[in-house]
Amino acid sequence: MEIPTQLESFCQSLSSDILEHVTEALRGLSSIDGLNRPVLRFELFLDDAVDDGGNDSHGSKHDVVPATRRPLISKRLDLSGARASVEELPVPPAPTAPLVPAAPLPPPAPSPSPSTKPEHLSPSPTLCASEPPSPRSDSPSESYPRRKGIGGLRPARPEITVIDGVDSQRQMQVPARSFPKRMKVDDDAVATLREASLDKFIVGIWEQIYGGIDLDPQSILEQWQAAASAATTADVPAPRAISDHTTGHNPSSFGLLPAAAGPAEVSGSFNQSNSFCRRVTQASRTCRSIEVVVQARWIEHFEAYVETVASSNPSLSTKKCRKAALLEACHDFGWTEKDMRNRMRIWAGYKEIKDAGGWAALVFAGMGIYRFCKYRIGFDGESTAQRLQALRPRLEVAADTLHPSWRRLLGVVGEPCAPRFVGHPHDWVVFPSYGGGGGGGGGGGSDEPVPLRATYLGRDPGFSFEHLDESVVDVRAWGGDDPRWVPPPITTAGPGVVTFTCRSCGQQQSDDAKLNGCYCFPVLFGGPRAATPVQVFRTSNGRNNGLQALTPFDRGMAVGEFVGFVTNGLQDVDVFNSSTASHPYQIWQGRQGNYTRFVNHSCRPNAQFQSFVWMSTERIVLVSKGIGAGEEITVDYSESYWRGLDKECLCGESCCRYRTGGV
Ligand SMILES: C[S@@+](CC[C@H](N)C(=O)[O-])C[C@H]1O[C@@H](n2cnc3c(N)ncnc32)[C@H](O)[C@@H]1O
Repeated sequence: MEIPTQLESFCQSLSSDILEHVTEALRGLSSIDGLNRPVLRFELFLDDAVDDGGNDSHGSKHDVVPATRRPLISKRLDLSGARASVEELPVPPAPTAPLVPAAPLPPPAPSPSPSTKPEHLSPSPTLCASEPPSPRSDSPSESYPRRKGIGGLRPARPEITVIDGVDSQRQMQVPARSFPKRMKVDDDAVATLREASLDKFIVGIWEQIYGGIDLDPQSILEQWQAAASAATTADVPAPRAISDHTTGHNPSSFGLLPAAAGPAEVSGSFNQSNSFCRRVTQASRTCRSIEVVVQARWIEHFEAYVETVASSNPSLSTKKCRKAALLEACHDFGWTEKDMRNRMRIWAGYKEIKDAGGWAALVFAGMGIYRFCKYRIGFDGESTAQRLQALRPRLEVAADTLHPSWRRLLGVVGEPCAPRFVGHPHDWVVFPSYGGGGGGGGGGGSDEPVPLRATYLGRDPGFSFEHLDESVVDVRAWGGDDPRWVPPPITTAGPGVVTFTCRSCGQQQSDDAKLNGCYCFPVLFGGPRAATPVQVFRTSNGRNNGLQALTPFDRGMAVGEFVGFVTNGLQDVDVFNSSTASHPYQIWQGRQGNYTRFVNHSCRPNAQFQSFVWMSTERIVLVSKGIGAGEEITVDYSESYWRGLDKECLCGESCCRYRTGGV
């Protein structure tokens, strides 16, 4: 049973690929123009070279296909115009057993709420059922009308059957296009020092927050101690103020001693040195955070002191009062006036950033903040302040939920330590300012984030959403099996040895980073995962929520995996249809899932869903087609989703295909 199943699956993907390439090659051929309805016919036969007298595929005997012979695959691709479609030609029934014996479908999940209202009839733009709605009782029929692909040539996947008799399909699926390719790196390109700019600065903050930096104060204090002892050894002045607060950890237990001599020791000392180097690197980043916090606060003390000097010396001009305070500071710091002024200019920048973007902007600004405040390229007062102000609550949501104890660092300057936002990062819906550019913040305004649940309650009082990292398989539908399982390719590794070879790059896949050689989607598979820099935001035009990129996602890069409840038989709710060679299945995100659940449709999308097999399990990956920082992430839900749906597309694109009144 397995071999024909694999063969069929192979034929499907082969035909999709061939059709796509041939179609590309035929584009613009004048001979097509002469045809009323040009089609490309593609058939695949399994043949016996002996029976036909040894003629190869160019031989005359192959020119006439016996009527009785059944093609393994038969497809016809409509080439007329930009609108193209693929139709499955009916394959004549085989005289013997079919190539793919009908796989017994798992029983559909029983409906806990039989009265579930078809959602397309309600005004709600969201998923409303509190439980998976009732499965379809009718089975797919062969006679259903063929689906038309729009906006590109998309060989249909026969496993994803369009079911007739319902008004709306609401089914998303993987388009049969290839992965968006990553941009080629120009090896000869000369690296140039790019200007610091506000956009870059803001992206830098998001990267720090989402980059897995460890801001656990306990370990920070230890790391500070480590950094202090390392810095002292290197004859660099050690940080003073905070080292007084250390836990009393023995500094001699840290250190980067010379590499050990014997192989046994090398391994141990390498691990030790990894740990030490990581801690010091972390510490210097963290120390940097504490440093900028203290320096921003110092500027406030300075300004307050100037005022005190002025009030106690009313005859002195403000300039003179400032000079007096400055000279006093020079004395205490041991710096020249010039040095002091230079530093104060930079520290004043830190304060401006803190005043507008909040402490989170400062703490997570990373190393770029110094250059940004020193050269002030793109740091133009009013508008910078407005953009940072608009970002402030969004930065706090991310910082509080991803680093719940980061505010304890603010204890150094006497600020409150309790987080403002608790829970999962996507438990909060943020409000971008719609007037502005990249980085997620426009000019002015800083609407407070609202709990995710609150944005659905009006339409669905029972709304709840569980955030998942991995999909959950519906045991009622699939028993103990995972329908996404695909048999691993046969390898020569030896009996009993299972290796997983990537179907895209041909490299070995493993969850063990040492063994893994597949880097198709390194942010998702084969290594440690970091939080993805995206936020759920409130759209401005009636689409409820959407997903916004906080940093750029290069073309070909994974944005995330479409994670949800792996089930079957759902109807009238937004659902993702996919299929392995043996099982069609659905992924439903109505009550469980990840951030990909908030991706809206656009007729000019900047991302697309792709099927990818990781260690013998099919995954649906949201792949970037090139997404800029601050852009909404969108996909094309496809024709099958919109067909018959009582909703208008609000993507706002000039090429919008699902809006009756025009854009
Ligand atoms: C997978 S959800 C996307 C997130 C959704 N906006 C929300 O707030 O939960 C799909 C739903 O979003 C809405 N939607 C997505 N794209 C849309 C578009 N281009 N026009 C109108 N509604 C859209 C529809 O209500 C659809 O049922």
